[in-house]
Amino acid sequence: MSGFLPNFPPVVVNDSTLRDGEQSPGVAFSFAEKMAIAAALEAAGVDEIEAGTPAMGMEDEAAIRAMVEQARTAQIIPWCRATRSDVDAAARTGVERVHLSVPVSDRQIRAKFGTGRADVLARIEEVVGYALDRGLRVSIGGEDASRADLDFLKRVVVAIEEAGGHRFRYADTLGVLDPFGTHEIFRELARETDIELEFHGHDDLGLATANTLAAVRGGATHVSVCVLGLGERAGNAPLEEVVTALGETLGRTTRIDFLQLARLAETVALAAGRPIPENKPIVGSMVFTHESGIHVSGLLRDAETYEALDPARFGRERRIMLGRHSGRAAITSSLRSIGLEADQERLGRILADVRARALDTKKGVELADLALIYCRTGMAERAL
Ligand SMILES: CC(=O)SCCNC(=O)CCNC(=O)[C@H](O)C(C)(C)COP(=O)(O)OP(=O)(O)OC[C@H]1O[C@@H](n2cnc3c(N)ncnc32)[C@H](O)[C@@H]1OP(=O)(O)O
Ligand SMILES: O=C(O)CCC(=O)C(=O)O
Repeated sequence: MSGFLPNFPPVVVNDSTLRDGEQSPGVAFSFAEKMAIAAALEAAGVDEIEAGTPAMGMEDEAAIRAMVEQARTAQIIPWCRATRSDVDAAARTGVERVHLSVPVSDRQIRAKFGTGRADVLARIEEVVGYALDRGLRVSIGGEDASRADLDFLKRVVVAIEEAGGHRFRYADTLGVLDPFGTHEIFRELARETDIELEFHGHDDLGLATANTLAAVRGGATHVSVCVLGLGERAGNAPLEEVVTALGETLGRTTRIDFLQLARLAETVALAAGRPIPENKPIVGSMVFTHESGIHVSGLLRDAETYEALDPARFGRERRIMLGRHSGRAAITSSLRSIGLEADQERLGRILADVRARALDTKKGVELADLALIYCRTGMAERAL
């Protein structure tokens, strides 16, 4: 599915950290945290901030209103059910745009509304009209679209367009799609309509990022993401992965400032009470750190031997960690970084000690420890 798509406009990033992200079990943002996250999202160049659910009450309305006042470049968009009362709550916040969600799979339509497909089409016409009359631009989300009948979805996008809505968000609510299917679905939907198409992917099968890329390759113009992949259950497609992979695999741009991603991730992790996993792509503390001897030996000659992403692009630095998989090149380079040299025979003993220490502590060996090991091997040499 990969292949560059040159000369396309930037993909529009809609971040849902403050809505689906906060729906992660146990996550709750205070007013101040919401404002800090919104500011960090805007500083990172996020185009659209899905700011919350006004129907949750006055506090949520107040936070969304404050974000509308704070925002300079990002669009603040509240998430609503397809009801007049939710549209009214959204309108009270002073937003210019609103996102209205309707279930589109037969299972969800039946369970939530006790009705069928015709009712969904009628609701779209009615509620889009109601929101337009209040001066709002309207996007429609198809909840559980990935378990809906594709022919019915085509009727949904036509109904949105005819009602005056400007976007359809396809939600893989349960995270059941694969990239091949996603690509085909978006090609079909894009043939059907001229309105904007957005993809909202969940990560239950670990495919949310891949599916988001496939949707863009198939014709999606907008991506719905959450910082660090926060979101219901296994979460959503992570913003930092999606925006980086869009460029790396499809040659597509966004307006995201990569240098801001680390700060954004830290702000969200702190507020969510969920530490950033060390190996989290792009923002994890260890993702630009190398230990294995063969890798380090290659990297020291040419960084691109084992580095697909230049850490400097993200304001990060490459790090060589000494450990159980180190080789002589890594030891030599680390010794030199602290002004020390060793001949081959001594290097062999230092390497053995480094490996033993890593196994003992189950950690990388720091330069201070390397200096001690160096001294010890020197004393052993003199004693011989
Ligand atoms: C896949 C997703 O992420 S969907 C978004 C999920 N987000 C949330 O749930 C936000 C947090 N939720 C809340 O605070 C509350 O659920 C509220 C304020 C939205 C509603 O609370 P309550 O009025 O107590 O309703 P409750 O939560 O029990 O049930 C949800 C109601 O919304 C209805 N509903 C669900 N989706 C939709 C929709 N897209 N359009 C219209 N109605 C809907 C349900 O059928 C149910 O209706 P009922 O009360 O007539 O049975
Ligand atoms: O309809 C939408 O906006 C999507 C809602 C959602 O979060 C989901 O279905 O996973």
